[in-house]
Amino acid sequence: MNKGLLIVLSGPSGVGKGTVCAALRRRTTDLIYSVSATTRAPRAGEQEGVNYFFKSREQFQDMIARDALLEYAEYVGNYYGTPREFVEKTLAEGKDVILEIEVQGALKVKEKFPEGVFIFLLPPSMAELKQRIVGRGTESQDKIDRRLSVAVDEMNLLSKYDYAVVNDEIDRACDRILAIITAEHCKKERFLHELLGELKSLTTAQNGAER
Ligand SMILES: Nc1nc2c(ncn2[C@@H]2O[C@H](COP(=O)(O)OP(=O)(O)O)[C@@H](O)[C@H]2O)c(=O)[nH]1
Ligand SMILES: Nc1ncnc2c1ncn2[C@@H]1O[C@H](COP(=O)(O)OP(=O)(O)O)[C@@H](O)[C@H]1O
Repeated sequence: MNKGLLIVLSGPSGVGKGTVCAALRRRTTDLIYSVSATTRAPRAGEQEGVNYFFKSREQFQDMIARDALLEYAEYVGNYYGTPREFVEKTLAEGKDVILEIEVQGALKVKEKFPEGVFIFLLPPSMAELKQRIVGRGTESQDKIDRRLSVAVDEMNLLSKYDYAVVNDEIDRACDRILAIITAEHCKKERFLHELLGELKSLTTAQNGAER
């Protein structure tokens, strides 16, 4: 069975990764969302195992020690990481997996899975990015400032990604991401087809030489 595609959706805090991911999950059941572990406190309405697996720092460090995380990063004072087993098992079942993670973690995933599809979500403008972080109302002024200053560094990593998608409107951003995934599937299938064709001509040439 062919392995599924690993899709990594990344970009600065407040750009709309969580919102776009939730909309993608409503639009298709073909994309399996990887639930991350974090030491951050749950926000109102967030559920254990749905939004995150909420961990203490000790529990998180134990996951690191057991190599239970595909990648992890410290972001604005908290740990965030991707549980390894779920991702590997789901990809092996031929299903596509989407990770919604910040940029340091995404670059670590790229080292391990260079064949992954790396998508950077961009805001329509930096003023709109600030507006979204402030408007979400989940952070104190100090955290908003830290997230915005991290966002500037994060934007500089755009060139390391395969694709950039502007999140102007949620539905349009989803359309763009789904189009990328469809195109990547076509590429992968065509590539396999070419490999099989090459193998066939090699075996024919070899058989001819042995005769
Ligand atoms: N490296 C890494 N980053 C993650 C993971 N899960 C979530 N993040 C990122 O951590 C950052 C902070 O997440 P969160 O506190 O939920 O805030 P929000 O996504 O900005 O609403 C965001 O950029 C997330 O995409 C993960 O497993 N690994
Ligand atoms: N396309 C969009 N247009 C307007 N507001 C958006 C859009 N996408 C997300 N938002 C809003 O921006 C804020 C940050 O989105 P969120 O998904 O939490 O970002 P991230 O996960 O990247 O930190 C939320 O209040 C969300 O409702």
